[in-house]
Amino acid sequence: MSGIMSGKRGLIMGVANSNSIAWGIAKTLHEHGAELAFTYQGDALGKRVKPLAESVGASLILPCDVSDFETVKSAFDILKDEWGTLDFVVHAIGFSNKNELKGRYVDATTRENFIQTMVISAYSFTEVAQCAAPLMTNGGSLLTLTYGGSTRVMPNYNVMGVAKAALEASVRYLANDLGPDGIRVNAISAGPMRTLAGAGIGDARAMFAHQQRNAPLQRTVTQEEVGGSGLYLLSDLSGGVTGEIHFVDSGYNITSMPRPEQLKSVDDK
Ligand SMILES: NC(=O)c1ccc[n+]([C@@H]2O[C@H](COP(=O)([O-])OP(=O)(O)OC[C@H]3O[C@@H](n4cnc5c(N)ncnc54)[C@H](O)[C@@H]3O)[C@@H](O)[C@H]2O)c1
Repeated sequence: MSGIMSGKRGLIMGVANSNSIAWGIAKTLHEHGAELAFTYQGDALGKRVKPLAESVGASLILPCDVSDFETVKSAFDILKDEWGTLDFVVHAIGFSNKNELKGRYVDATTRENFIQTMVISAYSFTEVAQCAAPLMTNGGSLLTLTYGGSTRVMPNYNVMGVAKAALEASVRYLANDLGPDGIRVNAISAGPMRTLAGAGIGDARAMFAHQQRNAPLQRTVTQEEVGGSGLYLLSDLSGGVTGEIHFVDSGYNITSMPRPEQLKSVDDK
């Protein structure tokens, strides 16, 4: 393809299987010449991640559970020893107890899961930035994944919406702190996609169908489309862009009410 990522090395965090958003971005980066390393969460997922990573020529495939900072640190220590420098990181990591991703936020949310969700889904990006920035001696690009439930209420998204709001605020603070070092920090806000994490949200099918009926493009987005936007934000094409929340959601975020034909079908009932 373009070779626009030739000579660039980056870490992909958050592949669970071939449906993962991180995998869509990784494939696109590989096609455009990037050299990739991967992390995986635990041995069970490692068995799925290793063959995928090897298929795009990766040799550094490292365990990392962001709920334990030592494992984050040791993954970056290995990258430092093996590569010395780093050009980009994709952070596509989120977790919450799925029992709390249904029903009313006010009832469902426990202190324990609120903290765990925040640490894994929001704070981990800050720790990743702390570890990655010293390796980005020629500048770099950090990318995370968020969802529109951060700023607008989505039924059942609950504490994940609160964590995504914190993640998006982190993007802005990190962008401002790391900008003087030539390190850019952005997020892709993806529309609903059929992944392991996506399936954990209550009524995920209804969210999917609502997007298909009411987004301007009248469909959900593909892994390739998120991959293309990832390529843009991680490459020099977006050299002047930082602190941005970039929607890849078929335009759903600009709408304020369902299409009239959808309302009509409700009226008819
Ligand atoms: N699927 C969607 O509809 C959608 C939409 C917008 C944003 N996102 C976000 O995209 C990101 C990737 O999710 P996905 O949809 O590709 O699902 P996925 O299940 O394929 O990926 C989620 C990843 O998070 C990792 N993870 C969870 N806890 C971890 C921990 N403690 N340490 C290390 N890794 C951990 C999992 O191993 C997995 O690889 C998430 O941040 C998610 O919130 C998803």
